[in-house]
Amino acid sequence: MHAIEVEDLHKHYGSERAVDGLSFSVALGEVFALVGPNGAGKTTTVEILEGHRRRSSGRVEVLGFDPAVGGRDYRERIGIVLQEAGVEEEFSPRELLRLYRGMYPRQLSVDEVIELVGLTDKADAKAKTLSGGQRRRLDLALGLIGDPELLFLDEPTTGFDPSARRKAWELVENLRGLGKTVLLTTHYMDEAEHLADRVGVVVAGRLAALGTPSEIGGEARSSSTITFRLPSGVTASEVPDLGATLRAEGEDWQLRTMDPVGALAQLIGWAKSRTVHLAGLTVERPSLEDVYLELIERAGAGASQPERVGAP
Ligand SMILES: Nc1ncnc2c1ncn2[C@@H]1O[C@H](COP(=O)(O)OP(=O)(O)OP(=O)(O)O)[C@@H](O)[C@H]1O
Repeated sequence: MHAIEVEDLHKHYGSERAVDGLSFSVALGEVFALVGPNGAGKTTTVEILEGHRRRSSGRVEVLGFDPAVGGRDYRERIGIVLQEAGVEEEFSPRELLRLYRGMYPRQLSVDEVIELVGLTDKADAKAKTLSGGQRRRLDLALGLIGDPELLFLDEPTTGFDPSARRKAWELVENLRGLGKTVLLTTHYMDEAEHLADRVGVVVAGRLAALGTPSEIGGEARSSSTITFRLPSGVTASEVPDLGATLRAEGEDWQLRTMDPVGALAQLIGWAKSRTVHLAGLTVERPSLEDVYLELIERAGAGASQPERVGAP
């Protein structure tokens, strides 16, 4: 059984098509990331899955429920961490967790959750005195207290410092270890790459790509970029044919190739024979972020077919 199934989902606000025919599924125990530019329709999609917004059309099933009519039975089985959750400012994390815990039939212990999100030092401080990052951890803690089978995390690490982000990542990995299903949205491609089994790239309410982080981008990600600088007095026309066009990039020269070993062997052989010093020589594969930026540019330019790789 899939944890989440979405088929041809649409959500219109008047003439605006916020979600425009989205289809994807998330397996039980999978960590799935939805990424996409501002306004792409991620939050709308997640809120429909949570049961907080009505869809215009399409089929949605989450843990066997239609979220639109799942009611309390459904809500007890999911955990939700919103972008901006309002909490009672005068209460401490420990008090809030005790309060929320009572609403769920299945529960984790308050101390366990406080420890899990790293809020031990602030467990008894009033919520209004917490920093932005500490608040997000409190939001996470409140999403976890009902021991959900499926957790929705909307931009879980926005505003976190680098070490808090790493801790949040560990937390998501722990959740995966416990067999929980996680659907997260993020603007950080390194986060999607690090955490997600699969990533869906949403652009203008449609899927522009779907697959594992290494599958996304396909061929583009198997290519490498070789960068080097030539000493003064040596021109690019003297460099032998490396199987790809050399492009000037500031003072550097670059080429993109599917055969970096062959191209490097040629380049280095030539440089040695001519005793040419190649300053700043690097070989890089495009990151998920590079591929993502290319994808959204292409999708924005009107490409309509999603790049679909891996399992549906
Ligand atoms: N209640 C609403 N009424 C009208 N339009 C809305 C409403 N909620 C969202 N929209 C519009 O729907 C589109 C999708 O918004 P959504 O919040 O789902 O995007 P997002 O991908 O989550 O963006 P972000 O990354 O900025 O959080 C946007 O153009 C937004 O203006």
